[in-house]
Amino acid sequence: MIKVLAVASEIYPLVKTGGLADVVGALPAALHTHDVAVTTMVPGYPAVLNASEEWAIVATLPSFFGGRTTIKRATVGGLDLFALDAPHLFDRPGGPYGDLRGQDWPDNPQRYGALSSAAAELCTGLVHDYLPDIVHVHDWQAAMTLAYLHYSGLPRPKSVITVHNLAFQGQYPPTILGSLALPQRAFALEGIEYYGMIGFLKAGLYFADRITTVSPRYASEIKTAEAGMGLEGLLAGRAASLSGIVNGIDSQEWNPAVDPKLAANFSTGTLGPRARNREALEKRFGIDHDASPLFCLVSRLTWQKGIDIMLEALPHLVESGARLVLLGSGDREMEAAFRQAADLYPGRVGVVIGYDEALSHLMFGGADMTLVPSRFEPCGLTQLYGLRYGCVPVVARVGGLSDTLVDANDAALTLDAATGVQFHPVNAPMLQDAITRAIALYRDKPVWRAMQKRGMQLDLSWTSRAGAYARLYRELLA
Ligand SMILES: Nc1ncnc2c1ncn2[C@@H]1O[C@H](COP(=O)(O)OP(=O)(O)O[C@H]2O[C@H](CO)[C@@H](O)[C@H](O)[C@H]2O)[C@@H](O)[C@H]1O
Repeated sequence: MIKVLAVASEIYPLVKTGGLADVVGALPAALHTHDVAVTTMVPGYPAVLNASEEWAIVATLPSFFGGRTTIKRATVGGLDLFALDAPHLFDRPGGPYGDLRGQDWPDNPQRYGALSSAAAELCTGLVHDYLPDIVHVHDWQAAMTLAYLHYSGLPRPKSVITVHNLAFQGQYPPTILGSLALPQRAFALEGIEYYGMIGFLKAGLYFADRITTVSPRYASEIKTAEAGMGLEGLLAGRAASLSGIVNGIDSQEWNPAVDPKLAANFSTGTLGPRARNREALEKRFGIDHDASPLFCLVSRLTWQKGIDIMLEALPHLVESGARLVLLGSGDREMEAAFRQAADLYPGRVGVVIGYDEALSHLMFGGADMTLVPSRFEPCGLTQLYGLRYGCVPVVARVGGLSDTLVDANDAALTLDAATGVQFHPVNAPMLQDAITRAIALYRDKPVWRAMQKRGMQLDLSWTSRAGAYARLYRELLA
């Protein structure tokens, strides 16, 4: 068994704000089948510590980033976890990154510096009997682990960093260096310095033995100025160590044949019961009950996700006779705009502002199409959930959305290969065009059914995709 220490700021089902949690939560079980044992280090948020009564203290750090801290270990729902119990940093109401109003915690660099520093200590023998072969850090919140390891000067495990989203980089002014317990010399180009700031993600990308991101297309996009968000130079320089591994989905959590979150279960052989999920959606969102195509959108409401483009294309969707149900939260203005749209198009547009895991399942299980008009998308999971649930994806042709779907163009339709509708460039006219194409396909029932079934039959499970991570680990250890 290869021993991996994963480090992350979210893990499903304990703490989730987005796709990062899904991946971090699903990988350990999938990797187990490839002889890889993962222990995941996460912050001791209340939701984490309250999830078990079996926490065992494995290390005590009397004065750590301003307070008494312990590292605890437990198995929670099959996940082997280390929790960084630092009440002064993590015992707060609100979300993982901010307060109840959505304001980022001002001490986030210290909070995730602490997570990273503690993870580095676990990699260098802090806990008796525990030494990982590989440390695998996710996103900026865990990235600094690799800098702490480097400057410790101690023997260290091989390292992998996975970028789930280059837009979040963790950049802070150099004045906080002292509070991070890193040496002054770390503030250098060959270190954690990034355009005069301290860059958490940059540090991880600089020190990692291997860099992965969550699709091959995104791995190539981020080496260019257009998608590299300022890191393209560093990433292009490290191209030989950079690769893309497409995300899988948790195929137990997302199985329409047995999913308890659906009103009715179904499978490729029996798509009929989807109609009952559709009815449940119509009731829940207070929209018309009719036979017109029903689009859904489940997303963080942000610029990345092209939510403003969706708003622009909404009149076209409604005028085409279709309906939309949207579940999301995020940007306050976007939330308000969608609430207004629901008022403007009663019966045709239904909106739930908030975060609701169960409702998201029902949406993929009942709607006809799932929309993903992202400006950039490292992988994207909602199109995968759509595929699995017979909810045909209509997506921007970027990043992982490009890698995981076959557009229903003439050639793909002739070859029985189409699984969705893609559009590019990412703007409202092209989205409108894609909506029109999707509706036309929907009206051709045999073609539509075939597309639904083709998507449902794809192997999207982590079990097969985790093999790529297992190979990467083995290469590093060879
Ligand atoms: N209001 C709501 N209610 C319920 N569920 C909601 C919700 N809003 C979002 N979700 C869920 O949150 C997850 C979002 O995952 P995505 O991969 O689509 O995007 P995200 O940008 O968060 O992830 C980043 O990391 C992941 C993982 O690598 C990449 O796939 C992605 O491209 C990258 O941007 C999905 O499981 C979705 O169903």
